[in-house]
Amino acid sequence: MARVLSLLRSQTLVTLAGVRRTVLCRMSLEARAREVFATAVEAVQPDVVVRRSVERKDDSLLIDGRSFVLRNNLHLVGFGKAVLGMAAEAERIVGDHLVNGVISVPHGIQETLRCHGKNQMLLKDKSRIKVMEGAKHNLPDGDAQNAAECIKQLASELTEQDLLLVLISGGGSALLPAPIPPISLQEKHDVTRRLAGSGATIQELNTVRRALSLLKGGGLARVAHPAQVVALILSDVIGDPLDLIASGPTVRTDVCSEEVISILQSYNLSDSLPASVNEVLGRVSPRWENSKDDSGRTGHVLNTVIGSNGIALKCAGRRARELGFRPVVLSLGVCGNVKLVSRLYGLLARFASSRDEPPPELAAEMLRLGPEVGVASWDLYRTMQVLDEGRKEGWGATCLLAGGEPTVELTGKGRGGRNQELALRVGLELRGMELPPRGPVFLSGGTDGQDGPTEAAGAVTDGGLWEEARAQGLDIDGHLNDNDSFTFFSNVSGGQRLLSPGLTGTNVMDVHMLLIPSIPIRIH
Ligand SMILES: Nc1ncnc2c1ncn2[C@@H]1O[C@H](COP(=O)(O)OP(=O)(O)OP(=O)(O)O)[C@@H](O)[C@H]1O
Ligand SMILES: O=C(O)[C@H](O)CO
Repeated sequence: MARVLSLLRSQTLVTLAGVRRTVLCRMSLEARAREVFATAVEAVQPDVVVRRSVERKDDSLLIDGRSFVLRNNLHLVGFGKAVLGMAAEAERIVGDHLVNGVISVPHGIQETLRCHGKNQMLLKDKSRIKVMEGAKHNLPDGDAQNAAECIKQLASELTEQDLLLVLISGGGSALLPAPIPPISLQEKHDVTRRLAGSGATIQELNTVRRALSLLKGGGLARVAHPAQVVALILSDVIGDPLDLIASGPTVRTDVCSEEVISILQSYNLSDSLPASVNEVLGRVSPRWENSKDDSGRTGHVLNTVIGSNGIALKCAGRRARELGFRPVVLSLGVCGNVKLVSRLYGLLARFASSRDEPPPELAAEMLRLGPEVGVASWDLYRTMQVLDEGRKEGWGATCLLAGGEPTVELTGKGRGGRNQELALRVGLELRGMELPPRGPVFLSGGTDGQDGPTEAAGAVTDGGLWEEARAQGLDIDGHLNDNDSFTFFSNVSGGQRLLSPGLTGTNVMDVHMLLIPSIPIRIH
């Protein structure tokens, strides 16, 4: 009897495995790419990361190995795309110990989260936290400036009995604008917009932002002194550098005017700066020099990273495996010009899809390009080795994952974002390769759900993009030259290739994914 049962069970398992394989085969590569992306985003939901890192034990909070006493002394501020959900969870954890709070979050986020049924990311009706929406299209505006003022006010009223919980996530720089007088918001915004448009990295951009702002570069921690400050940070910068995420409002950083001027010079902006900016940069004493407080140096400030791109890719890889792929993480630090990045993905797709040993020039070009876009040679060797083994042993499909934040040099006037422009360029690189289901699919998406100032997060492409656009009378080169990737993808095949999850409520940079179908072994 036991043998019969065990036989039946194994037959059922075989049948289930067969059904699963059939279901997976029917699910297109594109659908699976979208599913893996959704999992990456799900893994870094703000409420999840706060729950994971903040423990309440009676009247204490345990964070990063330290304990903080709660006695109705907790105040909360926050700024960033993921902060609403972080605040909702933090309020659930600390309960009545929360005295008051102010958060600065993206315009329309409450409505979007409500529409998507993400109620766990919304504050309760009688919340003690005031929500201020601003920075439409991720650009600092008057609303965000008002929110920054309220946050500054709250922080400035604290005493040494108080505990200030600071929730920080990507997009925080635009949501906490407090230009140093006499710089106006418009002037500061113009400088940063021109820098971003010239292809400056987030490191360069935020070094300049810190120098022109009252609250960035440790300014907020300084205002909150002598209160204890605990910052929970959801990282959206490669390598998770505390001083750069949201321009580091709780991380004491001395401003070096020479460094700022040299960045502005390298993008030919130093000759056209407003007089107010020159005046602030020309001031002799650095911000911290005459300050009596010692915040940030004496344990008054704890900064801790609670979520990152690495965590998102790890969970994405797990989902990819369930969906029938062998996951390989290429790098967490892809950066640099999207033109070069797209070339690298094109080469990787050719390398991975090649039935025979790929020509050595292919590997040589990848190894030359990799370091230029933040991918270490070692990571490329490791990835090529895995892909090679797959070719020789006839392994199944591969899901190549990477994270980071490339840049676009804006020369046109169109609408787009770095993910859509990258996907468009990779689509061109894949031109001539087999179409799915036998050819590769590429996805690029911003985990915040908003790519540049557009409603899309990114796009999905393959080797058929060029032909498809041509057949529909669309001029790819024209759109590319005008940085008009959003218009392009909105028009091609009725926008089907766009990735549009809506604002996701989180933000850990971008996810790139190359799905490579299995290559049958060649029988000699
Ligand atoms: N028309 C366009 N085409 C391509 N890229 C664009 C376009 N307009 C803006 N961008 C790019 O979009 C980026 C800004 O968008 P986005 O808000 O997604 O990124 P971010 O400022 O890095 O914010 P976060 O880190 O919060 O995602 C800049 O890198 C900018 O160069
Ligand atoms: O807000 C910012 O400065 C960017 O999102 C990087 O954190």
